[in-house]
Amino acid sequence: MNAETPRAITAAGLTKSYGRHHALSGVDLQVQQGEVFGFLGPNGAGKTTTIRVLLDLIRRDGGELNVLGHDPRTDGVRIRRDVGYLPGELPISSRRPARELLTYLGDLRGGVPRSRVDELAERLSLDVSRPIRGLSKGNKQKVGLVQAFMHQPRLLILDEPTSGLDPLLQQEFLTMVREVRADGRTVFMSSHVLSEVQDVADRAAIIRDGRIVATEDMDALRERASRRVTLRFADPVSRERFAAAERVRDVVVDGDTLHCMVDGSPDALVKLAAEHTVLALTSEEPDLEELFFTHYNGGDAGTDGKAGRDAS
Ligand SMILES: Nc1ncnc2c1ncn2[C@@H]1O[C@H](COP(=O)(O)OP(=O)(O)OP(=O)(O)O)[C@@H](O)[C@H]1O
Repeated sequence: MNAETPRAITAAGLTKSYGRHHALSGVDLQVQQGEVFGFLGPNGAGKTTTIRVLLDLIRRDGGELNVLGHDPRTDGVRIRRDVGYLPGELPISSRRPARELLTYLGDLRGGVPRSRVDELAERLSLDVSRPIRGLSKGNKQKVGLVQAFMHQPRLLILDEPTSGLDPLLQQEFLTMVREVRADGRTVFMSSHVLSEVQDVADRAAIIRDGRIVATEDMDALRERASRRVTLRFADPVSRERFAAAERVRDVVVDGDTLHCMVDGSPDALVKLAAEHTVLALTSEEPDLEELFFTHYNGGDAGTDGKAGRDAS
């Protein structure tokens, strides 16, 4: 993602107060077109407020904002036409079937083929003939997702999209997100936890107390992350030689099997291992959460130099 890539969202110094309470105290965000951007933070950090400001569903007090080339304050209607928005909670409780709501919303957006609604509903295992009022939280979430995706918007803004979805459907949802990105469209999605977005996001930001405290490129994070590696050799190997290899630590040799941790690139380990006959290799996927949240707790600077700001 380079500086030339057009931006889907640019926010600088966004502020918003509810009475005396400062919900946003200067939010800065740059989301490139065609990327999946994770927006992370604990309860009350300001995620929903930011999202609602992006869509001018609530009006910002200050700061500069551009969404898809327009200022939401003056061109909110136009922006909302090009956006698929999943609210934290679907504010609809009707006795009418979900299909009617979806058809209605589709018509407002210029018409969405029934087949498109059916395809999304089937992928998410949603029965659109059931009344919205009786739906469980998870099924309401599915209705919210179908209406956000169905008109193939240029930008998807999703507030806690995976909440209430079981693990299989979470995977299906992530596949839908990847399809949007493959199409060159943009996804901005909030979550409480990195693990929900780490496999799909290109970048992620953390908001805390109404400020962005870190923005990270997920590939760069993956490159720095530690992972557990196990190698099985045809013959016993020297623990000392492996322990001396760059980025390799916690080496344990048990006969012909070696276990270790690798911090970042496994290049030195692989080159050393290649001096032997390798029978098997396993490498666990790193959990990025801990690494990511070192910023949260006042660790070193992130890729945009803002990490750690306001951290305690
Ligand atoms: N309508 C409101 N009136 C007063 N205070 C509000 C209102 N909406 C949000 N707040 C407060 O503003 C802060 C930010 O809330 P917001 O809902 O944006 O956080 P969030 O990160 O989305 O949290 P959650 O994950 O719990 O939804 C919180 O302290 C919250 O209590």
